[in-house]
Amino acid sequence: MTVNAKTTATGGNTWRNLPAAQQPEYPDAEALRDVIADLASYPPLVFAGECDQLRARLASVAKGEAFLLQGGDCAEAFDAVSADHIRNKLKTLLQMGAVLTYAASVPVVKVGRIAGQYSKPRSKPTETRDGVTLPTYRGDSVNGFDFTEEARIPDPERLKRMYHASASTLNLVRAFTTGGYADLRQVHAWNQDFVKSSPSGQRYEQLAREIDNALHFMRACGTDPEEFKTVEFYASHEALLLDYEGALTRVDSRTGRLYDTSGHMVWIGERTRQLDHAHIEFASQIRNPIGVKLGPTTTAEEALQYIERLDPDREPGRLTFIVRMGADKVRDKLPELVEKVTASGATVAWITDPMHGNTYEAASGHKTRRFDDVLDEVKGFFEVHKALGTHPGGIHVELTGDDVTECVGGGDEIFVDDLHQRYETACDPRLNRSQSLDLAFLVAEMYRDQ
Ligand SMILES: O=C[C@H](O)[C@H](O)COP(=O)(O)O
Ligand SMILES: C=C(OP(=O)(O)O)C(=O)O
Repeated sequence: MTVNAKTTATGGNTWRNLPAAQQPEYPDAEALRDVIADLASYPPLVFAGECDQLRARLASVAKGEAFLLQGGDCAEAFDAVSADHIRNKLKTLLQMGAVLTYAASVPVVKVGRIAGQYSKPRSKPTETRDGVTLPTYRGDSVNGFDFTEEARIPDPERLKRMYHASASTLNLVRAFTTGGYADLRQVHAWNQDFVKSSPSGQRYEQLAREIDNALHFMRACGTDPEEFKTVEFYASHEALLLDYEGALTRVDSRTGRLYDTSGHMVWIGERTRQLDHAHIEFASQIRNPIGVKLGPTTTAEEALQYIERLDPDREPGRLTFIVRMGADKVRDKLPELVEKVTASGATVAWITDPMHGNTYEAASGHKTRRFDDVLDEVKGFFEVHKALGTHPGGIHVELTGDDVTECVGGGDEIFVDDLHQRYETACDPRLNRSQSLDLAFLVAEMYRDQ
């Protein structure tokens, strides 16, 4: 892997002269240039070979031989880079993964929205409170969450903090997933706790018992594979800030190809997926597995163009469509996209993001989501694929391992009046630990029905 700023520049710069939506307006261009130069000299956060490995895993998802679980914070925050937060999030994802693996009877590819999810596209450039209007908060990588003029000024130094926060997070994630914490028996024991100790968990007693029996059976047969002791886990985030992503893009010395070494997988969001803009061009230049969010206005022709631009070699695993239509639209809008893409001969992975199309503002002013809408969108997604004979490849969820009160509903029900209790997200509402496990068990049941 070459970490030379000059080498990074060659071949991968075609996006630089194109319009890019949602970029911060830094007051000091020189300060930004200095930061980018520093970042370009920093070591890569991930290795190209790991990105290739994830692409191979996602190829299995695209072919219907694996399921993708992608989840984590809406917006990571610098002050949440702590062992507790990271461990709780990881623990939740591992628990979800164990349930889904058993029910789906296929490998579950585990990818966090983690170690880089610090930047947020926003609907409005400004926010007004009590007659005061300030630039909107765009994630810790851009400006501060506090509602003060000073905090809201975009500061390029934050890009370096993002790099360091991502590096520490990734370091701990690697330690947790390979150092014994992720042992399947341990993860299953946590699930048993959830089933025993929470009212919502009790509904899944049967499934948990089956998993337990399967583990006992394997142990009785003398099977204790190494694979049970560690977990393959990948990091992903939205490739939003092109200055940062460009600075972390490096030439892979093995192949001479460009990789964005800020994360294993990056995705292009709903607000930046314009075909003639910089984000899609940037994504077309790198070899990482790429996700593209598809909202309800996406046309089949656009979907085909994404394939043309991002997956010209029709390589399974290269492109994942992350569908976020909304529970009320997915059944109407998705079939045409899946039909036309399938008819084109491309093998993409289809996964559902049941969060972003289902946000609304509660009377208290909190942005929230109903657990039932989230579940209904997943159901709609599965129904569409079942009707078309295609593979519902996975789920992409905003979640946390903490007991927050941001989304309403779930087995351990959160009511609208509870929202204020632990509303901790810096941007969009996340499923809490219990709601996330609930969702995993319900998706597992859906998958079995499928
Ligand atoms: O996470 C997604 C977007 O950043 C978020 O939904 C935008 O939220 P906003 O409409 O409050 O700007
Ligand atoms: C901004 C996001 O989603 P979308 O682009 O789908 O709105 C996100 O996933 O953080």
